[in-house]
Amino acid sequence: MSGNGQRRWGWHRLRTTWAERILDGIAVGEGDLVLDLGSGTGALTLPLAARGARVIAVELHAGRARSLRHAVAGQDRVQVVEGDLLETPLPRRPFRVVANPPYAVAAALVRRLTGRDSALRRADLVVPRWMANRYAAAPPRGFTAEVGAHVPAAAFDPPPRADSAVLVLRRTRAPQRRQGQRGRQGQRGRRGRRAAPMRR
Ligand SMILES: C[S@@+](CC[C@H](N)C(=O)[O-])C[C@H]1O[C@@H](n2cnc3c(N)ncnc32)[C@H](O)[C@@H]1O
Repeated sequence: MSGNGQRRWGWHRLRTTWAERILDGIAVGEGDLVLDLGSGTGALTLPLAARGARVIAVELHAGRARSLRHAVAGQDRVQVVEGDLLETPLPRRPFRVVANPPYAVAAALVRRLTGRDSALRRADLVVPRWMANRYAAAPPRGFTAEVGAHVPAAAFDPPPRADSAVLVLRRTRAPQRRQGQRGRQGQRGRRGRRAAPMRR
């Protein structure tokens, strides 16, 4: 489990219209392998699947994972994993991420996704606007970073204090060969700079 044990389960769900609007802007293709990390009850997972993506949804909250599993019952292109997005093994083959993750672990998530062992091709992450600006000014090594769609506080229920934006990360060079990924991944993702505390 990530964090210090004092987990707070409050959340800011994306409103359906905003989830659709974000997806309209990022061209997810039929058959793309897409991870929705911190999927909640599926604000992004469900429209991603409806657009033909193969989705792996990762959610730590047991009730939300159960609810999403129920919502996608019978859809074989969606897999729901109840687990920690900083520890669940990443796919070995190239993948995309489309997610509205918890802001408290967004920086750690970016480090993990752009780390040596990751086969991430592209990520579209809803993050605080200031954070998207910061990555755009200094992209992670091997990636470009740009600020995509503006996502106002009103796009969420309940609305957070500050506006958000879609951070778009695109790989600029081929991923490194991955060996023995499973055992080491959680540790690797946690090394490096300490995440600045972030709250919505
Ligand atoms: C901001 S909410 C977004 C939910 C959904 N994606 C949406 O847009 O409505 C973040 C979600 O991440 C989940 N979460 C928090 N910490 C997590 C972790 N370490 N691993 C996986 N999910 C986590 C929360 O339970 C919550 O459902």
